[in-house]
Amino acid sequence: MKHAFLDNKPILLQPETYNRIPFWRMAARQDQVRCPACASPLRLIAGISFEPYFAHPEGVACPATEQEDSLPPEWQQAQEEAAAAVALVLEDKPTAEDAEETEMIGSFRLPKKRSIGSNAAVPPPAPKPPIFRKRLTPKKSIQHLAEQKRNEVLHPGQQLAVHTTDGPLLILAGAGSGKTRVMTARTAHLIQDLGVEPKKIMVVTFTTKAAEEIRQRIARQLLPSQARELVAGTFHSIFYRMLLHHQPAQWDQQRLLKKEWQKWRLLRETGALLGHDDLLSLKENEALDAFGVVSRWKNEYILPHDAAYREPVSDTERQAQQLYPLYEQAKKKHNWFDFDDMLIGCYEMLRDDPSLLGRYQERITHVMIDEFQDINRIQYETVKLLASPQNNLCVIGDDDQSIYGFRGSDPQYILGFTKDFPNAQTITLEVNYRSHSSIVSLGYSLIGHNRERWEKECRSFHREEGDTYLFEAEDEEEQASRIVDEIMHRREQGAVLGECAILYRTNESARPILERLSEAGIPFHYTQEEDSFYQRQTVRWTLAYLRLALNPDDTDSLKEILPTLYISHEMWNALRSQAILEDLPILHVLPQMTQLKPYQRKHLQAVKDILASCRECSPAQALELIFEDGKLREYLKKRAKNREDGKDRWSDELQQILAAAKRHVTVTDFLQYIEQMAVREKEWRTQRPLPDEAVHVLSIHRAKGLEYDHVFLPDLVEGALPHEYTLDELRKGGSAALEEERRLLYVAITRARHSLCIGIPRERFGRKTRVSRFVAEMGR
Ligand SMILES: Nc1ncnc2c1ncn2[C@@H]1O[C@H](COP(=O)(O)OP(=O)(O)OP(=O)(O)O)[C@@H](O)[C@H]1O
Repeated sequence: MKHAFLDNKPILLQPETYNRIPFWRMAARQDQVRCPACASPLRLIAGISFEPYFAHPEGVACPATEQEDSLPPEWQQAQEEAAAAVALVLEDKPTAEDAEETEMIGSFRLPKKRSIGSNAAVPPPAPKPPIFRKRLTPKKSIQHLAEQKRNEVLHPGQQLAVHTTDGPLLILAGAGSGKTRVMTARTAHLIQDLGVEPKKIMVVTFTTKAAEEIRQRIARQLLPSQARELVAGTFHSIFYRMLLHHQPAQWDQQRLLKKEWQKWRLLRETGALLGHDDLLSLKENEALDAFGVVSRWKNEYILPHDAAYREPVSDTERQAQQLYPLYEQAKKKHNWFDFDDMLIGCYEMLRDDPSLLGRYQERITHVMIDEFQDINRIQYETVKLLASPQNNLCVIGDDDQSIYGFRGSDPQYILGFTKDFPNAQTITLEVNYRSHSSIVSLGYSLIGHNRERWEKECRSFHREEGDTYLFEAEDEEEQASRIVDEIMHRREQGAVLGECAILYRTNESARPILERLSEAGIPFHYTQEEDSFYQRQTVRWTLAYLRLALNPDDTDSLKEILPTLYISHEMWNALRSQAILEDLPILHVLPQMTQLKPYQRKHLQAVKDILASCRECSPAQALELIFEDGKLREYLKKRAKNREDGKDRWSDELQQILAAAKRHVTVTDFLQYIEQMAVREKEWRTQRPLPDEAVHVLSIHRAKGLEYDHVFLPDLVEGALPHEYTLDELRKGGSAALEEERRLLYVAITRARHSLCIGIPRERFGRKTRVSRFVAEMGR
């Protein structure tokens, strides 16, 4: 239904009022939106592809619901009243006086119509209302395949790739063109038709999962024993098996440094940094960034003495130059190794032992490498050793999907393969079998803007257009609600949850989405890549302030915020004793402490008063008071300057928590909500077995090689995609990172089979956004 009552006034859903949806949604959550016929609370369902509507909660039978087409007279009247009210409100622009109006909250004066407040009913003076939804039409349309073939038949290009088995072969394949299918069919052809023993075939895949998939397909087509004998896996797994076989003592898994922080700890604990004052004063984050550079160099086979002669392009590189030799020595001395050492170790083992290399070259007669665009130098050099002299080396890749530049991979290897192997044959696979045609067109319209690429003639196997939507939301919270409503709507229409994926560029985008999925009771798969949002220090402090506002006796919360009040542990003990003696809440004893300096006393008195006023505020207003008047923002700013990573994360975190708070009316509600979320988050992190039928929430990097019927891409705004650091590089004149971001979006788009929804929040982290430049590049 399109109409409802809010505070006994009729409201109507029609395009002119769509910009009220966030507010009406919030009112609906608080049961303020009611059915004009039966007066029961209504939910607001506002997704992407369909017109929004109000619905009765499950189990509520209202006879009027089914009669929308032939409205009873009282409904007719309600509808007319609603339309009139809408027209009135639309003309009713806020006056300058209204904008100035303020209200007293405790002893604090706040603007009455501050957008953070509960008074959000006043239409924001936004210059242009958000686009509720529009179809995104690709800039360039690609051709369909003239004649549709049956699903199981290999396309002529694919057939050729399967049957070309001698000598070097480059298969340049666009997204969704059947690379996995070709690799499986080619392996089966080698074994079944050409009689090659499975153990002589090496298939390198990008993930263990992909290797397993190929093994399973081979097991289905041939025999399970043959599948087991295949040398299949990722570079790391294959090379590590070789190292363990020949040098077991050196490569004991117990000695593997898995995480970057372990590397830093090794250096500090072994005293390797002694005498290097510069490095000793490094902050942990700086050290971890420097290790990132070291890892990239190792993947490019740049050893410490070579690295020392490089002209550093940044402070991080300079720190990496200093750190690298010390790290290598410490590792060697204490018998540790890292993932990059596995690659270098295997390469050097083969290079330095011609007889061992000869045995491998005899044993492995055919090498196949998937995702060749993401290969790095050390992997490539090792593969060249193994494949020679026969060079039955088949590499498959798509230069447009190279997204691991930060790990040392370089699309130049795929672009330069035919130079390294002048007798190589090249086959291009240009038909996309995965996605409906408009999705393929959007992808190609976008990627065509990259300069460093192999031009391809792409076509689509499917004639169907597919659904491609762009939608604008007020902020990231509203964006998440729209996506989740859309998923629920599609499930009602028969979509399978496991075929829906939400792909994000950075972890920050996941939080509101996971919360909305949890609230809606929709199962999901999420691989946690970072610590929980609500466990981060900034967020914990903020929540502790709110808890303390509700309960001045909450000593745990007070203890938590002590550093932000510049109170030492000794002072804390004195405080506690005084509070016990005077039988007062500790918070009230705070400003009376004799040890305090006058300015400290003044500040603590202010904090105490602010917290008292917070009880009367909405959570968003309370947070504003704590951040500004309570000086939490000032403290965090100073702290970041003095000791933290220097990145602006704390500020984004404050904005995120503010965005989450806006959805609640009272501080109590908000804190209860967060408690619930913390419990649910624990459940979703530990849930085993994972539900079969669940929405996938994952980063674009992780989605590589996967496919889903319905793909949602939130946060297509400048700073998110393309990422902020890319824009920094662009400002300095480099465009390589921007090209990689474009490839990343291309990968994301081409995961979708039938539908693609792109979200643009008008505000993110409390700041106005700009639509990603990529949107205009791909469509209109
Ligand atoms: N000849 C074909 N006929 C019909 N469908 C095909 C054909 N070849 C591949 N497909 C289907 O197209 C989809 C994409 O195939 P596949 O995953 O092998 O592509 P890919 O090239 O590895 O994709 P990407 O690089 O984008 O991850 C799969 O669903 C696959 O079953």
